[in-house]
Amino acid sequence: RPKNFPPGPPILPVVGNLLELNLENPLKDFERLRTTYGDVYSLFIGRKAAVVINGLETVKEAIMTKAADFAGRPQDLLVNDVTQRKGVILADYGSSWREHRRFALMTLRNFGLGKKSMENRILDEIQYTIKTLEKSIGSTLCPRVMFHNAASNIICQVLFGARYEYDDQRIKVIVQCFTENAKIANGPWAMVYDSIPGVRHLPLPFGKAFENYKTCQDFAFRLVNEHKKTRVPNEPRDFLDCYLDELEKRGDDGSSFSEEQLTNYILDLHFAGTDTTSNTLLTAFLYLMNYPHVQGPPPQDNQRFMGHSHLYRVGPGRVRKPVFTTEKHECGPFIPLFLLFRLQGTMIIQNMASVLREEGQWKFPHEFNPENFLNEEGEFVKPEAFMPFSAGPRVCLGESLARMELFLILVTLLRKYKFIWPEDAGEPDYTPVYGVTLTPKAYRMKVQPRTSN
Ligand code: HEM
Repeated sequence: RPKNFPPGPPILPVVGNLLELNLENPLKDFERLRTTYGDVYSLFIGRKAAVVINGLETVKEAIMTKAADFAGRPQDLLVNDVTQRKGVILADYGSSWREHRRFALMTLRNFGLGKKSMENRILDEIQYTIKTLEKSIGSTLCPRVMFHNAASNIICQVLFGARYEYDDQRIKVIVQCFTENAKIANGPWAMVYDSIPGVRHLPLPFGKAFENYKTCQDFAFRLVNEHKKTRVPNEPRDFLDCYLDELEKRGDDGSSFSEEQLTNYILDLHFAGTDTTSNTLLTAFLYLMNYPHVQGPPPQDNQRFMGHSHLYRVGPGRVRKPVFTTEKHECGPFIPLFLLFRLQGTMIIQNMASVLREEGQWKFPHEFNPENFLNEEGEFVKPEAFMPFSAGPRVCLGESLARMELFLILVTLLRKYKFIWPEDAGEPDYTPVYGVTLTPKAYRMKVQPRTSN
């Protein structure tokens, strides 16, 4: 451990501190080490030095106060090789990342983010979710494919103007590749790949990540080629057309825009818009079924849902559609936990779990309890430590889309149905499966129409 380096456990030759960590899910170990070494400590992943930062104050200082120093991404990990260092999620802090991020934000805005058209698109997709739920009435349903495909369809429509039936084999394969890679990228074999360069060319399980990515790339290639054939320049139908217009406009100006970037970029956005929102919904329903009082009674006209009007506003007219508004509410009861890697010479592991469950920041840091978001008067307050989308220059680029989706899907479904934990399902297991995104273990749900609707 170099001089002036943060403290940490004794380092062993070759393995460094790997024996300190459960490689299947190191979150508990990060928490344990925090109690011994404080909010900032160092670890050696093999020979590689990493600094783990914990707690709201430290994380804020890094990603907001010292944003420019902490907005990079490591470039020597399995995920970089898999994605060929293209796209935006893993791009280092620099001009390519900046140009592509700006372009995505502008284009998403032009395609109706925060506007009515996006809201209607989401509400249309929810009708397919409702159809699937209706079919399950009287039996039980595993909601994973339904939520993954709903989230995938919403972002697919923005990206390349397509939606797929929930049993469509093409999209099933792509979503499966996304979910598998989200686990491999942070899994034990990725640690081996990252810390022992000598093994990178051996046929070991991390090879699956490359295979999966290739499958997704072929899918994206086909979409790009189809769009190139059918597009009308300067009359974009979707994100992909916008990028092709931009590419033409830029010509050979030496910018970072290229067709190769485009393929990987739409995969980045497709992945980022699918596994995240869907796992959040799966987590929300797992808890809601097991805390049925939080689902609330059937809402009547003018009645406050769950007693808290900020959770949704009822639209005017006879058909009471939930209306997304940014005025007062924030989506409430979900706690996705992320582990993020950044770089500043040394790899920085920003432990978001330590913020989202930090003692002293929450009324009930370890409980699923909407009271966490209410003040003494029962009014909504957003705790400062509620940062599931992170903060600073790398803050989630799809935050407003995600919040709109979560809000509309949760509210529409909760108003229409009661979700019940099946009697024969045993005790719920809340321990998530670890990865780039955390996924609840597979479960089944029972759906019952609410009588007043
Ligand atoms: C519940 C849903 C979601 C959650 C919890 C979530 C959370 C996050 C987090 C924590 C980051 C990393 C921020 C950082 O590095 O500090 C991130 C990045 C990102 N998210 Fe999301 N996200 C969600 C949905 C979406 C959606 C729907 C999109 C679709 C456009 C999206 C696109 C992205 C992109 C492109 C990045 C990389 C941004 C960059 O590196 O500059 N996310 N998200």
